[in-house]
Amino acid sequence: MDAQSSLLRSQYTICKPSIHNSIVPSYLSTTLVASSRTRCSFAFSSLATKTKLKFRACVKELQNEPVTEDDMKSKIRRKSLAVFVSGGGSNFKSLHEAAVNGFVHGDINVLVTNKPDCGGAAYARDNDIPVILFPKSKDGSGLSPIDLVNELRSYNVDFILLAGFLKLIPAELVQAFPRSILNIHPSLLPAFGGKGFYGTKVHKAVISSGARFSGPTIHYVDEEYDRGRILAQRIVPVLPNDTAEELAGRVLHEVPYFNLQRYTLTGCDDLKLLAS
Ligand SMILES: Nc1nc2c(c(=O)[nH]1)N[C@@H](CN(C=O)c1ccc(C(=O)N[C@@H](CCC(=O)O)C(=O)O)cc1)CN2
Ligand SMILES: NCC(=O)N[C@@H]1O[C@H](COP(=O)([O-])[O-])[C@@H](O)[C@H]1O
Repeated sequence: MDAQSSLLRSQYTICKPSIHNSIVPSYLSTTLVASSRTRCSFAFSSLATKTKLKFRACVKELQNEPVTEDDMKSKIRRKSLAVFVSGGGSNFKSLHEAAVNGFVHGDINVLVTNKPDCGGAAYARDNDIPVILFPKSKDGSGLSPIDLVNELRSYNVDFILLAGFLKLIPAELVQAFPRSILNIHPSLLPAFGGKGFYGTKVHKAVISSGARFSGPTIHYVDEEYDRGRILAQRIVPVLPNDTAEELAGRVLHEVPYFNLQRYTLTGCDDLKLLAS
């Protein structure tokens, strides 16, 4: 299933664990507006042009219609995105397809990895996306945190997505890109998160715990592993006799439904992402 059809099919995304599912009609509810800090912010403020455009974009996006360039005109600049990977880049590839298909209002302008020979880096090179090595490796190659910040600034990066990146993001980067770094974690945080919880280790822990449900979490990145504010989660069943690989595939399948448009277009609760 290509990114476009999978993004169109998304029906229910539970943004920020709360009683308000983001089912389309509810987006108008005053209660949702009250708790909409991490959704398309319906700031009925005096910023008429941006709010009108944003509201129109949110309505179309929440109705699972592609938000076309026409909708956004020149008022909303396409975001410059950086993606961080350490492995095959499964999430990175689906994000790249979504960006190419116009379902993410941005362009992936640079890939960062600690494994220059990984599948994600190979995909980036095949698609003419520059690859940066971080952090510094034993042989001295790779960038320091400050050099990485400067390099990302040279690409005018607005938004960073961690897609299977397995190293701690340093405080210098978190402070340089406030509320602009997102991570996709393959469990329902705060459960099964933190140091040591990555890749299939997460799914093995979920299965051995006897949990009946799991699913991906998208959250802001702060200085600690998996402790940043949760923006959205998707729920999948854990089936009897599930292997870690089967559960991983079911969880990964939900990731394209996150409508990343919402985070790259309407900027959650931060107008700066809408800066023209
Ligand atoms: N400052 C932050 N950095 C990172 C976060 C974060 O939330 N804040 N998320 C991780 C991604 N992640 C889970 O989603 C995660 C990745 C890796 C680990 C981990 O324990 N790593 C091992 C090293 C593994 C290796 O080198 O192969 C470790 O640190 O010992 C936990 C969670 C990305 N960065
Ligand atoms: N804690 C972070 C973590 O475990 N992330 C997980 O790594 C996988 C990406 O791997 P890939 O890039 O090799 O496809 C994804 O399933 C993602 O949820």
